[in-house]
Amino acid sequence: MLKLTHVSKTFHPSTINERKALIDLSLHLNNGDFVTIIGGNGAGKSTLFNAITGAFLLDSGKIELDGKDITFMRDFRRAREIGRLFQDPLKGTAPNMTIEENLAMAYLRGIKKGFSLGINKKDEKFFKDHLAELNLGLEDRLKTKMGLLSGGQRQAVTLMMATIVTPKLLLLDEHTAALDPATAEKVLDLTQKIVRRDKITTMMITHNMSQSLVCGTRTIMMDEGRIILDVQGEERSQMTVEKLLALFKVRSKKEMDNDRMLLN
Ligand SMILES: Nc1ncnc2c1ncn2[C@@H]1O[C@H](COP(=O)(O)OP(=O)(O)OP(=O)(O)O)[C@@H](O)[C@H]1O
Repeated sequence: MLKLTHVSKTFHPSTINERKALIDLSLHLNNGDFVTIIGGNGAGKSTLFNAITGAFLLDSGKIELDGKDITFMRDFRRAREIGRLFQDPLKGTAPNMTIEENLAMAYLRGIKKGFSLGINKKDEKFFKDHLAELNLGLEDRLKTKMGLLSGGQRQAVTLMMATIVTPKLLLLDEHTAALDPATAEKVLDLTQKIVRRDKITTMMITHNMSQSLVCGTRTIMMDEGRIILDVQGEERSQMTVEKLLALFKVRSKKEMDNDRMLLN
């Protein structure tokens, strides 16, 4: 489904600011995999997502999605098949547009030809039904501007936007980290429900180590641009946070330096 082969990226090469963000990284995801990603500060987790979405071109390596080589595909074309959520609920939606306009934009993303934002009664019902699933009372607020929603409501709508046309791949970049604990749990539950229902291949960066073992089907640990641990199945079900920390220490030859991860 998603295949990264020997992917490397160095920022500001041959300067004092040189930073090897991804080093010869290979990763193969099967259809329906739900991978959680953890790692130290600056390990390359977000850069990995940026490489997949095409924010920059690789120095070397290859990225394939569903059998298609997307290594040189422009980012806006990849966005038709890859959904992404960020930590910041303000990202990814248009605050001055209404909920239904935002949903319409996301829905029409899947349609390749030019489109208008004309929303008819049938669309309205479709959006209402989807919003009702969120259980946040938003189905009666289709004409409300996105900017007026709380962070949690907004993140839930963003999740809906990213999945209203089922993406081939869903990338979640600490998408619940900026929410209060109760709202974060609600958004995470919703995420898992949608991912399971639509069988979406998903990658989720989290700073919560126990969450990384409880959610999803596979856990990857990154350090300094490399994957240093990749567990699933029986091995993963036997894994604990203490074991994860110990493995980090052995494989990276240092203590975990991600404060948010340790505090959690
Ligand atoms: N556009 C860029 N230009 C220069 N350096 C960058 C750029 N993007 C990332 N980096 C650097 O690449 C390294 C990896 O960064 P990245 O954001 O991927 O880490 P991360 O694992 O997501 O970290 P964190 O958990 O702290 O957010 C860091 O040293 C970062 O400073």
